[in-house]
Amino acid sequence: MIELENVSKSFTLHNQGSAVIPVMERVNLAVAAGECVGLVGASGAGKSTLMRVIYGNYLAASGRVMVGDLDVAQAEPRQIIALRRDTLGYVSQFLRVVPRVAALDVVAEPLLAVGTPIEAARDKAASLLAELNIPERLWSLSPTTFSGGEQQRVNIARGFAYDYPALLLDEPTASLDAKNRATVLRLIEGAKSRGAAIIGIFHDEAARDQVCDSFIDVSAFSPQVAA
Ligand SMILES: Nc1ncnc2c1ncn2[C@@H]1O[C@H](COP(=O)(O)OP(=O)(O)OP(=O)(O)O)[C@@H](O)[C@H]1O
Repeated sequence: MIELENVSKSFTLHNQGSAVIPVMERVNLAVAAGECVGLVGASGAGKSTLMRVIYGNYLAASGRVMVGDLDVAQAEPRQIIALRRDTLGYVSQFLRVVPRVAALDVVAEPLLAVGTPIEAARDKAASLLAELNIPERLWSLSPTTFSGGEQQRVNIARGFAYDYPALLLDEPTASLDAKNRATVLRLIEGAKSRGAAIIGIFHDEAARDQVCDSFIDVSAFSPQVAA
């Protein structure tokens, strides 16, 4: 479902004399439906960068970044938008909060985007918010004023509202209490068993061992090692 072939990424620092900083070279990885692969490696190794390359936020310098039958490295913006709507979900560490949109609608939005009727979308959103222990009195409020942990749980609910065939999870259990952490791990297991291909970054080793089927050490692709 997700397949990277010889992917390289470097950053060009335009404000520093166009210095080119290579981050990773010749990344190869494959994630099948129903499988969860954990990205590991030292801080700064490029785990988040690799995720952003797959999501199409950063452009790969070379190589193929296949998600389903789309090569993200070659795709046009409209294809990336369709991919993010229909195929590839991304739970980042922080919720990008839109002022004045109620938490319930923030969570329901990915379902509405694929044509789910509004009542069904809101029902699913409500059940996820309840499962993640967001008090019902908050559902009609914008998450702008929510605590960090509440915002993270709204973000997770949003990421799991629609059954994406592929999911990127960046630290989905960071700063959650034991009960919510268990819920998130259950959601991940559920997504795997319905066939989602998942790539995750987990600093929480116990969580990582529970849900990941294999690991990729991103440090192995750093240019110094590969050279
Ligand atoms: N937008 C950017 N411009 C320039 N350099 C960047 C950019 N984003 C990341 N980098 C560099 O790429 C390298 C990899 O960063 P990245 O955030 O992917 O590491 P990470 O493995 O996710 O680290 P951590 O575990 O600390 O979150 C770092 O050296 C970082 O400074």
